[in-house]
Amino acid sequence: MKSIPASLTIAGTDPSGGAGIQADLKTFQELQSYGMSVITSIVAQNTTGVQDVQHLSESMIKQQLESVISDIPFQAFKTGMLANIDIMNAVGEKISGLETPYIMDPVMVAASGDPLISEDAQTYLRDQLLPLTTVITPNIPETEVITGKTVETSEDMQQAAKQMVHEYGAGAALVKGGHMQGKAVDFLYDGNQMHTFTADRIDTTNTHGTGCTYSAAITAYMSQGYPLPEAVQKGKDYVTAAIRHSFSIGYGSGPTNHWAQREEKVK
Ligand SMILES: Nc1ncnc2c1ncn2[C@@H]1O[C@H](COP(=O)(O)OP(=O)(O)OP(=O)(O)O)[C@@H](O)[C@H]1O
Ligand SMILES: Cc1ncc(COP(=O)(O)O)c(N)n1
Repeated sequence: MKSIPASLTIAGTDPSGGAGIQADLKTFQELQSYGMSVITSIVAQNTTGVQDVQHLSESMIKQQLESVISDIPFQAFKTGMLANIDIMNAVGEKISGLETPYIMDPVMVAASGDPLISEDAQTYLRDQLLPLTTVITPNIPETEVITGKTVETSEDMQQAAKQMVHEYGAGAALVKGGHMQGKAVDFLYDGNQMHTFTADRIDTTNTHGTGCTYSAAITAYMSQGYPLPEAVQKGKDYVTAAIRHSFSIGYGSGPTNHWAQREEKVK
């Protein structure tokens, strides 16, 4: 019988299709990893911002996880928006025994600037969930919240990545430079080595969902057995192509193009 690597995302929704669960599933599909999703929050949002949010109950989140885990094996999983301590606790309870790679996108604020998680949950995420991760993928503002330090330079980014591994127990930390100036440079610290991933900065405001798309691509590649640094390099190539071929959809910060690699044939 034919088998296929599978990926699971545990995250919030984006009905406008550029971020959250929708971006994750598009990415899994495009990268040929069978995609599954557990919804934590339903978010009324679009390219201009967040209009409303409704969180699912802990029991419903746990039941969704149980439905997937009891039936279909997956080789990697990611979390995105985990809005509060109760949701984090429910998810943590179900994933803590899993041995598959765990990619955490510590979603805190939408690209529009709207907050997506409560303040007390930020500390809980760092203390309770970070130690479970294979890799955490914060952007600059998220890195500052987690480490409690200002991040202004490449050196700050690398120090923060080390701090997340050595002080807070993350398996590895990928600090993303989308919010810096100049080239789009990300640093991955895996506990031994610092890896650098660099791409030219693309002049566009179509960055809605770049963080979701990048972490989903890393998840899909890890589900196929790529070691972390290779999965990150391939994920970086995927998200860069997706930004380069992005669309002007909506009145705000547009989404990326999840099938861009077909146009660039970078696969
Ligand atoms: N304009 C750009 N040109 C090229 N690469 C970019 C650009 N903006 C972001 N990136 C890259 O996209 C990836 C996502 O990084 P970013 O820091 O934007 O994440 P994020 O903040 O979580 O996403 P978002 O901006 O959607 O919230 C990183 O690899 C980053 O370097
Ligand atoms: C449900 C959900 N999860 C995550 C993000 C962050 O996405 P981005 O920061 O890339 O806009 C988002 N807007 N919505």
